Amino acid sequence: MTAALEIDRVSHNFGRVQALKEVSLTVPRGGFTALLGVNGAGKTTLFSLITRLYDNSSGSIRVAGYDLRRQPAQALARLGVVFQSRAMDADLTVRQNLAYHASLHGISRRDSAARIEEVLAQVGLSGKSGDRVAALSGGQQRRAEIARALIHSPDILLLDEATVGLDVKSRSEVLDLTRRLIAEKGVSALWATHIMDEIQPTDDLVILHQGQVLRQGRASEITEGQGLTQAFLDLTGVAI
Ligand SMILES: Nc1ncnc2c1ncn2[C@@H]1O[C@H](COP(=O)(O)OP(=O)(O)OP(=O)(O)O)[C@@H](O)[C@H]1O
Repeated sequence: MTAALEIDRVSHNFGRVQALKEVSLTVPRGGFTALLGVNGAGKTTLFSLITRLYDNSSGSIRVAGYDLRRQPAQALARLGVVFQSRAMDADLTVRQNLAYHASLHGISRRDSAARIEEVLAQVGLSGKSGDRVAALSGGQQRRAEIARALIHSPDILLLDEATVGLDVKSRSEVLDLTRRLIAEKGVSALWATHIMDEIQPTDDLVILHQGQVLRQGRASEITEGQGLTQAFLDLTGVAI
């Protein structure tokens, strides 16, 4: 079976700044892969390439087996994205936002009402569809964003620092929700973060530093029993 996401030797420059250097990583089907890196490591640049905000001129990116450069429509249709910044219109209701995104994905009006209820139930927001996004708490807004990302039944979710700005309880709710979606719905996730507490020993872990993948593997194998903070310091020379 093809992986949910395969990135092979992808580089990206901003003028003289080499933001990504021959990055390769794989997100297996039905897996949670944590992409750990400090600010400036290249996480957002990588997500911008996967979502085609930027063109990748070197290396290749495959989503659910579809080559992003040669089969962009098929590849992007398999991808759900939760951006670091808010992607919903705060003045519209949750339902209006989701209906808009459903129509962007070609879901008919007839099907979209039922699909909206379904994804809202999956993220624990049943009964909130008529609320304005601005009236939701920060954690509820993030869960509504996950519902938005799920609307077209993607194979893989990309989440870029999805818990930034949330309190501890809301953070763990968003993380638990993502893990539950993987277990129950078979979706995969690439979870970009700089917060070590969000990573479990059984997770697949990619350490990105200064635009390079230093390690990918099971978190417990990378840490070798010494704790993630120490392992990260040993690999990067940086304390987080
Ligand atoms: N539009 C841009 N123009 C120039 N340099 C950029 C641009 N975007 C990012 N960079 C640089 O590329 C490198 C990677 O940045 P990137 O935003 O991808 O890192 P990040 O891991 O997502 O960090 P953060 O969590 O702070 O967003 C950094 O050196 C950054 O300064």
